[in-house]
Amino acid sequence: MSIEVRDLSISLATSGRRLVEGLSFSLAPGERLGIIGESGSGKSVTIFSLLGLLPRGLVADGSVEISGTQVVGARPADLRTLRGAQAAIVFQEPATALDPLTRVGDLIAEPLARHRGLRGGELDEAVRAALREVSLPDDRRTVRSFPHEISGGQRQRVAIAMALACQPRFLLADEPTTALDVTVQAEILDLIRRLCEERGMGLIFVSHDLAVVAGIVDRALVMQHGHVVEEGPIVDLVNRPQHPYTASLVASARALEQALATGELP
Ligand SMILES: Nc1ncnc2c1ncn2[C@@H]1O[C@H](COP(=O)(O)OP(=O)(O)OP(=O)(O)O)[C@@H](O)[C@H]1O
Repeated sequence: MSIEVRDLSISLATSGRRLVEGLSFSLAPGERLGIIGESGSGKSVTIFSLLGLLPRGLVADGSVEISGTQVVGARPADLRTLRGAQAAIVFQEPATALDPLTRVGDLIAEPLARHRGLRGGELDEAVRAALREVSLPDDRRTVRSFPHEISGGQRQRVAIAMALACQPRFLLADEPTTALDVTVQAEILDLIRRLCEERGMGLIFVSHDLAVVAGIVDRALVMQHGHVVEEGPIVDLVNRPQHPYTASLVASARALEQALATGELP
């Protein structure tokens, strides 16, 4: 029951240009892995490829096994079984993941009905429990709201509730806090951390922000131009970076921290 990635490459179908090359890692149940790198380093396409969600025009090669199922080249029906139940994904901008014309209660009800076969009163109770689990009010007002009627942080909570509805073993989070303001970011990080601990759920957390990743994962991969340049326990990466690119990420995170502490921001 793990995620095993071996020699994964992602290329443009037309030109064959490689966006990600030779990526290998494994993730055991309950482990929390970060993927750090600047914009364009290939973090998002990597996470999409893990669930067979690459946009048209991009192709994956190599091997991605989630709990024993091969994702690369899998049939759409097999991928549907895998998504939600084995691994679920939360995106950067919750608004794009939530259908704007569907009320919050119905958004959360959909995966619960589809995967767990719940109906009627049982389904209503499961929706309320899912809202409570992500610390949203389980009242009629929340259930009947449309996504645009709630805040960005609340939308991300709804997206997390949907992702967790089928009790996945792994949560894949692609910059889930980048679009939120700082206080809300911290709340969503706390929520993800708590849910992983309570459920023993594995996590892959993608971010360009080393400080954010350091607060939530045990281990990280550092990506630059589609390659992993360094990997290891997060404490080692922060305290003893080996690669110059990792060192530059640590230095800029420390500089920002210091500027915030001394109030020396422009
Ligand atoms: N659908 C696509 N078609 C063509 N190129 C793409 C596509 N999606 C991503 N790319 C390219 O692949 C590379 C990696 O992009 P990716 O979005 O994975 O980077 P990232 O590290 O997640 O950056 P960001 O933090 O900005 O999302 C970039 O050069 C990007 O332009």
